[in-house]
Formats: sequence, structure tokens, C-alpha cells
Amino acid sequence: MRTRVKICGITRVEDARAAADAGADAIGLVFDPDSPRCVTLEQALAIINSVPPFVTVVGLFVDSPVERVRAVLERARLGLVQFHGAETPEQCRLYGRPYVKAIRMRGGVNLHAEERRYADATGLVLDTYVPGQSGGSGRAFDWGLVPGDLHKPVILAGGLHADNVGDAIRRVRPAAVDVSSGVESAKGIKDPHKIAAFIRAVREAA
Ligand SMILES: O=C(O)c1ccccc1N[C@@H]1O[C@H](COP(=O)(O)O)[C@@H](O)[C@H]1O
Repeated sequence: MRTRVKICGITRVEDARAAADAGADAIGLVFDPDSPRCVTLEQALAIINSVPPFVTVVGLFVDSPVERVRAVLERARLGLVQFHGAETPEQCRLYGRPYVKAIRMRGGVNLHAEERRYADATGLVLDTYVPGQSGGSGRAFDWGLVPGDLHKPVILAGGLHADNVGDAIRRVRPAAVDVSSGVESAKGIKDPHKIAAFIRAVREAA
């Protein structure tokens, strides 16, 4: 099956367009106030309105208060919610929306247990554990930590870029890849050439 691509941490309409034009399946909007890529609701609405049909807009939250998540979901047309903190399965399903759950990868993580725990998640986002950082670190983890017999779709993240994503896909065989830092010229500012090169590398990986 074709590996899907999500370009995360979009803060500008032109970057959303560049991602869609290059063939991204999804773009991500970060609603975590601690992230340099955090968008306001107004920014989010402008970006969402610029995205063509059939490109999924994913809203990313990190241990956000319920009222904040609800306020965003009420106004913003999001196709999927990404919980990137320590949210429990009960917290993830509070909103009745399809969601993916991030798992911070390091030695000892039991992904079989995690996929049982988040049984109703659409997929697991595997991102690098970096102390003091929730995500978007630009750092890769040891892909050998991902067992080949998971039942849930894996969305591989963490330090991916055009030069390593092909190898990552061949090693892990994820359903999708998720990138933020690796397609940027500065935090929150995407580089259209890097986006295009990344998506090309994904398509060429076999
Ligand atoms: O992008 C962010 O700023 C961010 C902030 C808080 C949690 C997650 C965040 N991004 C996600 O992190 C991974 C890896 O990103 P990177 O390619 O290593 O920069 C990815 O899932 C982003 O969606």
C-alpha cells in the first residue's frame, strides 16, 4: 500500500498549499502553546480554508485542557485529532473524533501493550523520546524498536527528512510518515523544495 504523508507544524497558508500541491495526504496544525509552531484559531481557520478537499487536516494537542480542545474542535474543521502528550485512552475518546496517539519511543516501550491500550485509535504515531520536549524535536529514534507484527497502523515520525525517509520506510514499513523539522527552513516555516523532495523520496521508497 502507498505510504501516506503528513506535513506537520504548518503555520502559513502558502505552506499548506505547497504541501497539498506536492501531494501530501495530510497537514498538521499544532495547538500546543509551548510549541514554536503553535497556531491561533484564526491562523488555523485561514489554513483550513485553503486546503483542497481530500487533504486531511490534523489538529495536534499536548495534554491540553478539555475546554481548549473542545473550543478548537467546535470552530475548526479537523479531519483527525493527534494527541501527543500523556493523554489516557479515556481522554482521547472524550471528543468522539477519530484520533491518533503519539508514543514517545525509547528502549523498553511495549508497542503491543500500547496498541491494546489505545484500541480505538486510528493509528499510533511513533515519535522520539526527548526529555523535556513533547515532539517536533527533529531527532530520530532507533527504528529497530518497532516490531514487525503490530496490528495498528504505524505513523512513523521523529527526525525524518528526504535523505533518511526511504530507509525508514524500508525498515519499518509504516502506513504513513509524519514530518515537521525535516522540511523547514526555520521553526514553523516550511521550505517548498524540502517538502517536494521529501514526498518524492517517500514515493520512490519501495
Ligand atoms: O511540531 C511541533 O512543534 C510539535 C510540538 C509538540 C508535539 C509534537 C510536535 N510535532 C510532532 O512531532 C513529531 C516529530 O517531528 P519532527 O519531524 O521530528 O520535527 C511529528 O509527529 C510532529 O507531528
